[in-house]
Amino acid sequence: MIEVKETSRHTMLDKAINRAKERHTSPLMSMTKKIRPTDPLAFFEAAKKLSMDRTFWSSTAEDFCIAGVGSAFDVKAETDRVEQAEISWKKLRHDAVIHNPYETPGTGLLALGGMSFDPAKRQSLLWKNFPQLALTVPAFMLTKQGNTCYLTINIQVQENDHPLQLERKLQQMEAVLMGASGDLPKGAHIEAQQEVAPGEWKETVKFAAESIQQQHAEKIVLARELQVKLTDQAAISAVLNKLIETQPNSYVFAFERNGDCFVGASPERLVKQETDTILSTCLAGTASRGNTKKQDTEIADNLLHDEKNRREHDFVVKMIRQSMAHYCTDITIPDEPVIYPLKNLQHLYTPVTATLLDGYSIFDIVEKLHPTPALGGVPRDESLAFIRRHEALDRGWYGAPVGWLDSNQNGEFAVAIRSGLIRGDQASLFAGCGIVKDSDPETEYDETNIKFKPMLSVLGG
Ligand SMILES: C=C(O[C@H]1C=CC=C(C(=O)O)[C@@H]1O)C(=O)O
Ligand SMILES: [Mg+2]
Repeated sequence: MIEVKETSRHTMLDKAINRAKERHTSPLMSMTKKIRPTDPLAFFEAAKKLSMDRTFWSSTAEDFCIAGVGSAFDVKAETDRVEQAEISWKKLRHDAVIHNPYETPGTGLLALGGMSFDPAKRQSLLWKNFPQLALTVPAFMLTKQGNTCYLTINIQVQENDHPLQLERKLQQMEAVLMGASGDLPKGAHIEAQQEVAPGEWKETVKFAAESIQQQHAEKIVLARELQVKLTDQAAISAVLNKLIETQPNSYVFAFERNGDCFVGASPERLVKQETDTILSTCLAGTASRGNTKKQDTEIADNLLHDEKNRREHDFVVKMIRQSMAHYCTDITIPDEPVIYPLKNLQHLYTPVTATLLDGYSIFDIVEKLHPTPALGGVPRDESLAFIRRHEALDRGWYGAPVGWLDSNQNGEFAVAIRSGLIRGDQASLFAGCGIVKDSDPETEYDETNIKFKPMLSVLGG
């Protein structure tokens, strides 16, 4: 990896082509510049003109957003996926010719993507475009931090490439993306919706609670699917815009692959890395919001003291504490959870801070933490075996880590909940619940109904 101060794109392309010749590889050329304030969603929408898949990540609370267009490189892995992805990412970084004079996390060489919840579960056709793990290095990437915008252009070069030709191609595409008007298309709305086997799901919840009573496990998270038919093709930029507006305490994300798009607004951070500073979150235990301030506070107070929800939550805290100890020191976790309010519901929340030990990476943490008992259960193996056997749906990327990492040891992954897979004018939405020994199927069913709301409402339900 080399860093260059002031330089032109032509020089950088030349360097990359020379490196391709020297090392007999196809390195990435990655170049970042500051640009005028640009609306990431207009940029995202403009990519339609180039017929390229898109990626999107925003952490609204931190006024931070990444919009990616196309793919200069896909880090993909099927078996030993996290380990393989790290090897492939390190090689990519080692060979890359990078020009990024900024320190800002989320600029420069960066990959965004996700992985499936359970690589051992047989993949259904629904998720055919989503590999076990895929991290995309966008061809064009807009990073917005507050009011400052950066454009990163990545291109993979071959030894017989011609810098002038590449330069012209990049210029044309850049002009299309940057010349976008701010208008987003009007979204379609929901024409019909259908819950997938709700009766059977409640039976499975009952069975899970009984298994827990018989001490086969302590907690099992069960999810279900809601299928939606839209009046027209969904406009992903409009969906993202509405998620950002309505879910301010969440990570809003979209990963488009071959036209299918996994979209959501998750409140659950799995891990955030800024060099050696690590943040994680325990989020489990749920209640509705009140209609008045007084009612809302009462519900929050009950949630904080509710034994069943505290149990759901404490499993997560315990597991995250233990897992982090493998790769971190200075692990700080408050003794008691607080309330994390969202538009449609409230959760029990415990933040975690730690320092990453030398020699470890965000890949190690993601690998160790996933799935936390907020999405899998306790013990991990028993709960996963139960889910594999008895849960009717293919979770695909739902419930798994989604996020980004850059080449300067920064990154962030969330747990992909409150989400759905959109395929043209159809969508599959997913929501789950932590089942413990005293879970009641009807109450858990109601909880999943509230968890569908963020996605349903932006789809016009
Ligand atoms: C599995 C989901 O939520 C998890 C995260 C927070 C609270 C949860 C709960 O209270 O059951 C779940 O563990 C989902 O939203 O699909
Ligand atoms: Mg719950």
